[in-house]
Amino acid sequence: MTTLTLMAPAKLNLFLHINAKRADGYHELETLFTFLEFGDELTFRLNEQDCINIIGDTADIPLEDNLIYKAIRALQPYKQIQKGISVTLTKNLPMGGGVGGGSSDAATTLLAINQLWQCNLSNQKLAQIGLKLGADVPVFINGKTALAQGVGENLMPVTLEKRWFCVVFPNVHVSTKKVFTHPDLPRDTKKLTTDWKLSNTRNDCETLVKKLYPEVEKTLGWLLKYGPSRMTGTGACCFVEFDSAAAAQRVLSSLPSCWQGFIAPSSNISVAHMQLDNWLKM
Ligand SMILES: C[C@@](CO)(OP(=O)(O)O)[C@H](O)COP(=O)(O)OP(=O)(O)OC[C@H]1O[C@@H](n2ccc(N)nc2=O)[C@H](O)[C@@H]1O
Ligand SMILES: Nc1ncnc2c1ncn2[C@@H]1O[C@H](COP(=O)(O)OP(=O)(O)O)[C@@H](O)[C@H]1O
Repeated sequence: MTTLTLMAPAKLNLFLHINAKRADGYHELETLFTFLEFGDELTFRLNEQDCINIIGDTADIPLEDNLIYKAIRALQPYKQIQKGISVTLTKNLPMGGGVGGGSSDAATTLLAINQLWQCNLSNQKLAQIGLKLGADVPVFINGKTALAQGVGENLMPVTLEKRWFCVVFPNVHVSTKKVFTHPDLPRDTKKLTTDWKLSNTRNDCETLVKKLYPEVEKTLGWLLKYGPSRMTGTGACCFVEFDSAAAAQRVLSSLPSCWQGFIAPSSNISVAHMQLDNWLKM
């Protein structure tokens, strides 16, 4: 088989605690990742020219900077066949929005190319390769709702009830680096004990990001009318959760036109993994 289409799903950080700053500048985190059944779509085709190209919604990201390209290049040493890869990208996730679109694109690419180039690498090895592309790549390779520790590489699977989320993108791009290097970021939240509850948690980046980006504060304030709202990752996307699609849709329907949003159910297993399993059975 020479063609494979997979989703690169969004993630949400249902909470994000910052425990410490490491000597290398990175931060020790505790965060609960879940996946949404909504994301970018990538189609991978083997080509005879043995070249790499990406078409579609690549915005203005130079080819060499695209995480999809970096992921393909990272698997070149392991390829077992002399064929190139053509990728078509449909981008549905806001870039730099805290829903992990870039990392998810990279992870989906590693999973797909591993099959198409017959690299035969384990997911553990793909996660190791992926971590060099971004801190969130391993959780997408692992593909299970998880409590993450470290910089996101220590993953403990967690099963959560299916919920519907309304995710709003306030149309501001938050720089992850700017947040993590800011002197006002709290960095000393105590590590969780085993009996953690969602209600005892928060996003440690939220207060700072609200101050730096007032549009995020406005979005969270607006969402609060509908339920407890929170920011994902280092922002800028914010979310509110419901039991039903109809309740999430009601929020989306009244969204001010200056913001974009989407609704989606959560999923304990990444859609990319379910699609890959089906493809392998074909
Ligand atoms: C904190 C999270 C939570 O999901 O935020 P979002 O990016 O999703 O918003 C991620 O782990 C982010 O992952 P990612 O966006 O891949 O970050 P990277 O490219 O690896 O790092 C960007 C920069 O953020 C800082 N950084 C990132 C992760 C971390 N645990 N500690 C850090 O200090 C570093 O300064 C680094 O140079
Ligand atoms: N295929 C890609 N999709 C999205 N962003 C990409 C991609 N390749 C490189 N990037 C870069 O990675 C940065 C972070 O992307 P993203 O994962 O969407 O952010 P976040 O982790 O905040 O959700 C973007 O600002 C963009 O410059």
